[in-house]
Amino acid sequence: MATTFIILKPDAVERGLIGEITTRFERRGLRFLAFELRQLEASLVQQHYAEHRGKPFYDDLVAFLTRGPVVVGIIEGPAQVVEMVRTMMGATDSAKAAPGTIRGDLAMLVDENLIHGSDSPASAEREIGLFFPEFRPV
Ligand SMILES: Nc1ncnc2c1ncn2[C@@H]1O[C@H](COP(=O)(O)OP(=O)(O)OP(=O)(O)O)[C@@H](O)[C@H]1O
Repeated sequence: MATTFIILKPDAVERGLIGEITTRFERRGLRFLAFELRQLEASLVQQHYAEHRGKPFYDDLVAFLTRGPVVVGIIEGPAQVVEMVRTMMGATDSAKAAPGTIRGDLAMLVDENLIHGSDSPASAEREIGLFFPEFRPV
């Protein structure tokens, strides 16, 4: 078994899509090991998105992620769980995301794209450590 990390971004919470999105993962057979509604500090979001510092959308991205509560979660699944969750999310630019994916069915913008999911096992480990420093696999 392996784990990955997700954020349901403020647009998902504002639009009442927490249930819709989490149900998709649970129906697929994936399991939440952690799940928490949280107001993020800008400093934590900046650390999380450090790779994008300096890009034109960076400040807007940090403002967006802190404009209201998000859900942070840890998902457990088979060895490929990181890739499974990314596939279920769809393309970053929701307008290009395939139907059947979360973004392809529920969003249409690149910035308000509902969900973050770790892009590799190494990112998942880093992000779980950042958002859930106390977490130990059960
Ligand atoms: N060109 C852009 N304009 C506005 N926002 C963007 C743009 N590119 C990326 N973003 C925002 O930055 C986030 C991180 O970009 P990244 O390339 O890591 O995409 P991602 O891995 O699909 O998304 P995330 O990291 O949120 O899971 C995107 O989810 C999106 O919200």
